[in-house]
Parts: sequence; structure tokens; C-alpha cells
Amino acid sequence: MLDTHPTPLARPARATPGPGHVAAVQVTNLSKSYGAVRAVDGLTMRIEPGEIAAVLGPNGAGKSTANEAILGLLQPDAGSVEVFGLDPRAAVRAGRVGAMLQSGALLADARVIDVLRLMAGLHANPLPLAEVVGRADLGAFLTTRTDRLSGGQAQRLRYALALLPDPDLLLLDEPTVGMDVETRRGFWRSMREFAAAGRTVLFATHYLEEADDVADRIVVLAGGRVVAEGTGDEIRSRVAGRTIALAALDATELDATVLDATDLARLPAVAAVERVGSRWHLHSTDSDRTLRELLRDERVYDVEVTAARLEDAFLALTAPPDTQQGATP
Ligand SMILES: Nc1ncnc2c1ncn2[C@@H]1O[C@H](COP(=O)(O)OP(=O)(O)OP(=O)(O)O)[C@@H](O)[C@H]1O
Repeated sequence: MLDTHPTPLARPARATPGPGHVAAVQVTNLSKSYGAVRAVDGLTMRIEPGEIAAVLGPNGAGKSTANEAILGLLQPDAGSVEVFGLDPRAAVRAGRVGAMLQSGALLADARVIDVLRLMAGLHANPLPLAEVVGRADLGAFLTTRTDRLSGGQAQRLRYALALLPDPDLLLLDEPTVGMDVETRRGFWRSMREFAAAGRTVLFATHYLEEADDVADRIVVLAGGRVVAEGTGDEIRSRVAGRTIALAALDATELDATVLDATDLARLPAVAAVERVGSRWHLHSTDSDRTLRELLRDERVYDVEVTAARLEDAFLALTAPPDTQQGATP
């Protein structure tokens, strides 16, 4: 039986990149269409060795297509992809890439331990099974059949399979879908430890907080292209302005009319007005101007001003071009 709580094996840190080094992932002018749909449209991005990078984008932005190209699973119409300077298929064959895909089918009718043993046999230098099981926290499910695993447990098995080749690059497509909060936390802790020795991690996600918390750098895709990249703070700062939250007295408390969205939208520099519970949120491109006018209104109280959230930036950056507001190029 496996010791399922192993001390992770110490291994030397991987080399820190020097000048002129080879990128972990270099995607250059990549395009791929399906009929009339341009899934990826001139995509260029570079992921450095040792980086933890998140790819964010709305549905259909091209994240999975880019992942498939990085794994050598599709033939691009134009452009190129290199993984550690190699053709993606050569990098995968050399065991340098571990992938966890959304659709990754698991061998049916087999126990978790059998799947792991079978797959370990396909790699030249697999990580010890005990370490993989410990890192993916699969100890309690080793004899469970794959078709009996919950969504979150199946994701952990996919993660274990991605770790097996002891890869230099982990490519994760929405890895925490189906995981509960505790499992998700444990997953990222394990992934960070795994990456700490200089491995590269590239993950696609819809969870903005996750990208912000875990990634060194976020790449935002929309329409098959990069529309922004940087740290969470850098991306937030791309959206000009602030959110002003406020409460308003209702008409019965004052001899006055009710403050409504039209009044608020008329204030200087207000780009958007949103009702959130009992409060109003104003997105302002110049909060000083908005506040000067807003505070003259005696119906307004409990005013808070905050920097734009990553979510605001994401929505502004990925909105179709004719509806974009507030994002600076
Ligand atoms: N095999 C395919 N055949 C036809 N169309 C495809 C195929 N794969 C992707 N597409 C289309 O290409 C576009 C990009 O899809 P892709 O799956 O790469 O986006 P995504 O960012 O991963 O989306 P999601 O967040 O929904 O997973 C979409 O419009 C999708 O419908």
C-alpha cells in the first residue's frame, strides 16, 4: 500500500532564466478559425520560466484553443508556438509538460490507483506515486472507481495525472471547477509548492480573485487576442476612475423626491450607475468632480470611494468594442 502522506522530495531549484533565455511558452501571431469563427486571432504571448501566469477571458475568448495549441493538439492556421524552445509535441513527448484539461476523460471502470500506475508507466521519469498522491490529496480515494468520483475528486485525479511526468510546465484549464472552497485552497497551496522550485504554471480561469491571488501575471484575452496583461493591480489601473458607493434617504424622511438613477447618471464624470442592495454604486472617471457635486445633495449619506475592482477592469477590457467605457489603452 502507498504511504499517502509523503514528505515531498527535495529537488534542486530549476535554473533562473538569464538574459537571452528561452521562454517557457512563446506564442507568436497565432491564428485558428473554425469555419467563420476566429477562435484565436493573431495571439502573441510569452510566459517566462518559473512564472505563474493566469489567462482570463469571457466565454469563447480563445483560452482553450490557445491551450490546445500549446499542447500541440491542433494545427494553427498561422503563427507559431514554442515550449522551452521546442515544438509543443516534442516538449510533451519529452515529459516537460503536464496538462489538466476541462474535458480530460478518465479511464472508466478503473480504480484511481490503477489509473495512476498505468499512466506512470507511460512516462520516462515519473514522480514517485506517493508524492503525486500526497500533492493531489487523493489518499482517501485510491480504491474508488473513477466513475464514482465527485466532480472535485475527479479534478484532483486530473491534477495528479498532470504532475506525473514531473513537468517543467503545468498547463491547467479551469482547474478548480467543481472544487469546494476548502479543496480549492488546498489545490492552490499544493500547486504553489510544486511551482516553488522554478516550474512554470499557466492556468485559465473564470475566477478573477483566484487569478489575482495566485498568479504573478494575468493575461486577459478577448476575441482571440491579448487585450491586457500585467499584475492584478496593473490591470485594475487600466480602468480609469473609482467606484463611489452611497446610500440615499428615501422621500419620506425628507420633504423631497427620491434620488434615482437618472439623477446620479447626470452627475459629472459618472460613467455607470448600478443599484447594489440598498446602495448605489457609481463608476466615475473623475471621482473628485463627481463627489463635489454629489455631496451637495442632502439626501446622500455614507459615501465610500474605492479603486476599480479587477472585475470592473475585466468587464471594461473584454466588452465588445462598441460598448467599451473607461478602459485606457
Ligand atoms: N472544435 C471546435 N469547433 C468549432 N468551434 C470551436 C471549436 N473549438 C472552439 N470553437 C469556437 O472558438 C471560439 C473560442 O473557443 P474556446 O473554447 O477557445 O474559448 P474559451 O475562452 O476557452 O471559452 P470558455 O471560457 O467558454 O471555455 C468559440 O467561439 C468556440 O465556439
